[in-house]
Amino acid sequence: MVPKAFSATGKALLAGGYLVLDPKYEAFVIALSARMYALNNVSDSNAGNGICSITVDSPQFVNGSWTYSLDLARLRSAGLAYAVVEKAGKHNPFIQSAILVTAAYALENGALDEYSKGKEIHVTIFSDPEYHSKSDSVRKESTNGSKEFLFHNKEITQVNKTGLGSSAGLVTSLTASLLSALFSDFDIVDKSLNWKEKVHNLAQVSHCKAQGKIGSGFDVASATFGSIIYQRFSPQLIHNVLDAVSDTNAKLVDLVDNQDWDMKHELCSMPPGIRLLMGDVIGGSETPKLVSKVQNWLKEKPEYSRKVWTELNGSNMRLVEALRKMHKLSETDKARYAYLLKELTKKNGEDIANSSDLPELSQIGCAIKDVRKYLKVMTEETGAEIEPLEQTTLLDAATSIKGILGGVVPGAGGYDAICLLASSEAIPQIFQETSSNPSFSHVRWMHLTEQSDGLIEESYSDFTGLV
Ligand SMILES: Nc1ncnc2c1ncn2[C@@H]1O[C@H](COP(=O)(O)OP(=O)(O)O)[C@@H](O)[C@H]1O
Ligand SMILES: C[C@@](O)(CCOP(=O)(O)OP(=O)(O)O)CC(=O)O
Repeated sequence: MVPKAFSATGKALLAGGYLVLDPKYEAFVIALSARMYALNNVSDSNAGNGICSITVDSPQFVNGSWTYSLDLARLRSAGLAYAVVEKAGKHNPFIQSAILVTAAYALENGALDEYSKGKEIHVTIFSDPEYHSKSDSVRKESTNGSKEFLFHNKEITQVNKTGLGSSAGLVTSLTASLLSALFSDFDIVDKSLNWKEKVHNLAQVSHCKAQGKIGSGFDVASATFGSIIYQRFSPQLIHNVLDAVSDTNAKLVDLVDNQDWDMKHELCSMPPGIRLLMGDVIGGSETPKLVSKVQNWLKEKPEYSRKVWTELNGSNMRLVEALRKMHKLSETDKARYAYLLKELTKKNGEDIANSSDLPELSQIGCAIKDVRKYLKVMTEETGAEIEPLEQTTLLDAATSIKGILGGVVPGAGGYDAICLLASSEAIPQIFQETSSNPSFSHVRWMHLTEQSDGLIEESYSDFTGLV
């Protein structure tokens, strides 16, 4: 087998936090250039007959190696309820469930037979620097200089995360890497073979199994499909995914291959010349607590909360529509588009929202203002710190800088990040201005660009010197 490398993207949920948990609403998720890589290799093994051995190495972290020996007879009889054990008793729930779910799928499809007769799959994981805090780490680059990673002197669970969705990227790239080692026809470019959908479906089941619950799945969808308008799968399917976690292998295959997931993942990207600027804010808050506060509010005030959500959803959709219109204009009227981009570098978000002579831009600015207005209502109503005062002050300060259209708290909100829409041309001037502005002293701009594709195949030779 020729070794292969796959990568999946990190994410920022620009619009649709919380609402996306309900299949009624759509969300806009941007795939980011922080990628998680999974390189595969197959070697001879001394494992006994009927045992399939899979090792995953994550060399950027101390103790980053996990080996699982799968007893195929037990996996066949118990399905996903089979408890696969790591050789040294080490835990990595995301790696473990991606291996179990993918192996169960392969076993049912007859793709594991060869591996029970003395072959071992080896996967090496790498993650781009922006996923984790940089403290106490050493940089190393590949021989050709095209890849550069941070090597930490701590275990993966001890390194601070930046909130880009490392587990979704890991599960998605690892699933692709394992499938590619197991199925000779694995191909994510030839759409007719549906492999990307299969990776997505398996990764959703694995992620859900590892977390012990099901989120909206927007992170796995974006890690696979890229920057998208996402609408989660139907409530019935949510139950099927939950069942699959402890079901037979045949049901897993049926769920992955035959059922209609009835979800939306429509490609949607930023208009050219407008960039998403992510700021990592020193601090942090836990998403699960915020989610449960919002759920309590939905129960306590069903009618009022629906009204707020209808308004918030309307604002989210106006933002998506305004960005789409700009995209279209960039193709149909290049002169007007260039003029708008020039104006954006000269004006701040507050002025733009009030500029009747720049309706294309002011629609974006006004939609962002409205999104924030309703997120603020949710913050006050639920007591969850979705857009807390500190973030309001920061976002207002950002909106008064030339070149910035506006910004929001991404995903579930909280204190940990801000997401701005800015003119690409104005970025150097924005960096300069914010570096001397005390309002931004605790903001670290992340070096990220938007990605249209999520899961892609990488060139294996780009990792020479690192594997
Ligand atoms: N590079 C990696 N190597 C090994 N495991 C990883 C890596 N990145 C993430 N993980 C797994 O994912 C977990 C983090 O997942 P989670 O807490 O959901 O954070 P996130 O919000 O970044 O997805 C880690 O504890 C580890 O189990
Ligand atoms: C509340 C949510 O709708 C969005 C959370 O988005 P974040 O990007 O904040 O999430 P984490 O990566 O889990 O920290 C929950 C969901 O959609 O699952």
